[in-house]
Amino acid sequence: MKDKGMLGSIFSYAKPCKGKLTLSVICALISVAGGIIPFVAAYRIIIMFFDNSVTAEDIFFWGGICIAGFIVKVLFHAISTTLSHISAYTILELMRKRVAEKLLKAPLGVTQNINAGKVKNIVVDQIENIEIPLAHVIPEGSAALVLPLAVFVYLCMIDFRLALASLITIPLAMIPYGMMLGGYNKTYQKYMESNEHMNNVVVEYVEGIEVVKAFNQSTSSYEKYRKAVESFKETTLNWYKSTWKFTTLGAVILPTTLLGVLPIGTLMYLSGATTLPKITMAMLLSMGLVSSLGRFILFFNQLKSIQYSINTVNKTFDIGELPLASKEKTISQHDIYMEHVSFSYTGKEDVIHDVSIKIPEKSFYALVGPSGGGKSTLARLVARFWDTTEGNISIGGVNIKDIPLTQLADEVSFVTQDNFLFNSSIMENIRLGNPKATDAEVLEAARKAQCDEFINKLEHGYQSTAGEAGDKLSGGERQRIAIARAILKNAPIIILDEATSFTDPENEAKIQEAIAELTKGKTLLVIAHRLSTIKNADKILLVENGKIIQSGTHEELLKNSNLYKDMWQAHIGAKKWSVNVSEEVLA
Ligand SMILES: Nc1ncnc2c1ncn2[C@@H]1O[C@H](COP(=O)(O)OP(=O)(O)OP(=O)(O)O)[C@@H](O)[C@H]1O
Repeated sequence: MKDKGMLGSIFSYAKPCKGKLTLSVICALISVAGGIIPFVAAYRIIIMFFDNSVTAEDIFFWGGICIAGFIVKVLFHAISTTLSHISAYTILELMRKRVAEKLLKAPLGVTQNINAGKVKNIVVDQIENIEIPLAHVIPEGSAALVLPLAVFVYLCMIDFRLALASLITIPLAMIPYGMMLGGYNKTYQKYMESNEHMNNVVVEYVEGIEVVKAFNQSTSSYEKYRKAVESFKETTLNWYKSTWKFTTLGAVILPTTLLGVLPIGTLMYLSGATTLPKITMAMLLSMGLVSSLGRFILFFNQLKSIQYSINTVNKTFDIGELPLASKEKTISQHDIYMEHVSFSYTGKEDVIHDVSIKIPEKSFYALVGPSGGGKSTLARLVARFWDTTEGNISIGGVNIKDIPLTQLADEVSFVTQDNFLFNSSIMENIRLGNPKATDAEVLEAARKAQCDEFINKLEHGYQSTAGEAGDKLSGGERQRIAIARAILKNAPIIILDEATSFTDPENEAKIQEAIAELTKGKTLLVIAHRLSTIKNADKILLVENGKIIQSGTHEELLKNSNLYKDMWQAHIGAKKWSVNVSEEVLA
């Protein structure tokens, strides 16, 4: 996605708040007008003092005008900032919702590859960072631009020559400011990238602290952390060093309006071309003029940070969407048919080559083969984690691209070894399988998935949060919770990415029982790592280098495939070894 300009990026999200933002700017301008009224009143009083015609009534009258102007200024400023804050939070909400929508519509495979630390940094921190500038820049920035203009016009009305004299130092001050802004975009980009890198390294360090400690890597990973922090300091400091001379010079020159007003005003007064009240007012107003100009330069910086954040959000989540069907399809049976399927992750090299398989409804098929052969990829294509590069996949004769994602999710349960548990109660974690399920149905699913016993041992039973229970649950127990979820979901097609690690005999037996319950009467596709679990499959597909090189029952493959025979022998050997070790430990 192409980067948008400063205002374009802001307005791309500001559309729903257009009315409120416009009103906020109008109120800010009324507030500016209110802020000028005390100056007008002061001018009147000064004139009367110089004329020696001032009375108590005049003082009260113009004093009242001063107070009225002040009230208008404060009141409209409050309305303006309230409206701008409402708009800012609405825009933030919109940006966060768009990210969530994007993640939902993107291919699941792509979202799984997105760095969680980076997403958190953008969705929470970067978007939050733009609240303050967004809430203040639009109303106050426009006021900071209009106020000097209004002051200048009023000064012209008093005496245009003095008004022009008050501008003398402004072009001089703009020279250093202009030099400061040279290369601003690049430097700002570098600063934000360095900031982002530091954020990512901090998140990575905290998330990976277990591994860092376990592998005694603290020094080397601290090195990365230290470098990121130091690099951020260097970038910030270098930026400061390259600009401080210009900002200081600009800030020194800008307020020196008196250098123009005072000598020119004095000469004009001596030659009778102006009056003392006018010079006094010109001196007062010219100082007000530069202070708001200075504020406008500050706002420029904040506008840039908004632009950067919005463009980062847009770019990070420019991850492509799956073309989505919206109309539900009638799926009357659940054969899975892969027709000449090829797939590439990168768009260059295919990892799946022209695979055609038919998995009849309610049959049990297994994918086995060497690591990296393409088993998981094939299974995930059925759940539409990605779209195939070539060929089609259909369920019950309907191309999965024509099935809305929500309907496809109801048709296919994908159970992996690392199903995520949310930090809510175990009951709610299982209920995710079917949000409408009653407590009794959840308990029934948990019982079928062999979870009941260990859940009841937790301090708060089914009400224990996954966070509390997380440390107490073994990998096998977590997988059984995932199976309970899938039992509750009751999808007609089950894809099971079988666990490799939970091999203690007791756990394995329980997982097998849970799987047997889950898969009763379903179309089942298992990615098998332990061949004993798929011995009874209707058909075993041997996958190597992205192709199905052989297929058959366990017995057929033992007879016809050397690769399968070797894998089986290795598996039996490993199993014996594991049993022997267990027996030794028990003895
Ligand atoms: N997200 C991804 N992006 C890019 N390449 C990937 C991705 N996932 C897998 N691959 C590559 O695709 C090929 C097939 O991987 P896949 O995970 O499907 O194999 P597998 O047979 O399931 O392996 P394993 O038994 O080790 O899980 C491998 O070369 C792998 O490196």
